[in-house]
Amino acid sequence: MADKKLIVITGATGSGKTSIRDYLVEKYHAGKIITHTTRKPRGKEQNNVDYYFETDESFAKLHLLEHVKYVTAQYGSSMEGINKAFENHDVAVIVLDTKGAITYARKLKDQAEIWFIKVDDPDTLRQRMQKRGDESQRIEKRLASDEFMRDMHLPDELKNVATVIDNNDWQVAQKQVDNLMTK
Ligand SMILES: Nc1ncnc2c1ncn2[C@@H]1O[C@H](COP(=O)(O)OP(=O)(O)OP(=O)(O)O)[C@@H](O)[C@H]1O
Ligand SMILES: Nc1nc2c(ncn2[C@@H]2O[C@H](COP(=O)(O)O)[C@@H](O)[C@H]2O)c(=O)[nH]1
Repeated sequence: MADKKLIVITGATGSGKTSIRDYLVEKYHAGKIITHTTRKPRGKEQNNVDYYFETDESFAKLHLLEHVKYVTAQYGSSMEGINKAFENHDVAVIVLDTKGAITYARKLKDQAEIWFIKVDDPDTLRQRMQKRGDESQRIEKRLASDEFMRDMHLPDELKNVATVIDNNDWQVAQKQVDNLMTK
């Protein structure tokens, strides 16, 4: 992995982590790291494309680099997933909650470049999740969760490590991403 770059995208639910990940994949041909979850697919999400969708039983058998409980479901990522993305790419990208990002910063040190996606207003996030088609009960449960409160702010452990990307406005965020990718 020495000559490779791993970008870890973190931040609150609805902040645009997946959108920025997809932009990196489309424009910069980054390798997408697929993670595992026990939650049900949302909208048009597909198994093996958006996530590896697991049962509690299959999740328990995985060999994971890190795993978390986020509100009602489990999520986890593996070294195999990272290596698979690096097979054909020099840059790979993973989307994690802030707890996972802290684990990556600790375990992978300078090998992981952490980007924290910032959106200031919870109501903006609510509207984005509504537009995405999330069920309203699920949105409210997420917005009331400890995980949501935690992920709204850059954690102390990442303060000297992460690059903050302002995604209150897509054009502004896109420009910052372009600058980071061409520096
Ligand atoms: N700057 C933006 N302005 C308006 N809408 C945006 C912006 N960025 C992303 N979106 C939209 O907001 C919704 C949530 O974005 P996205 O799914 O990328 O967030 P996320 O951080 O990955 O969320 P989650 O953690 O819940 O999976 C999507 O419908 C996306 O198209
Ligand atoms: N620590 C980890 N966090 C992960 C992983 N895969 C996704 N996530 C994060 O979970 C929440 C909820 O995701 P959603 O798709 O249900 O909206 C979000 O913050 C993701 O970034 C993982 O493997 N490890």
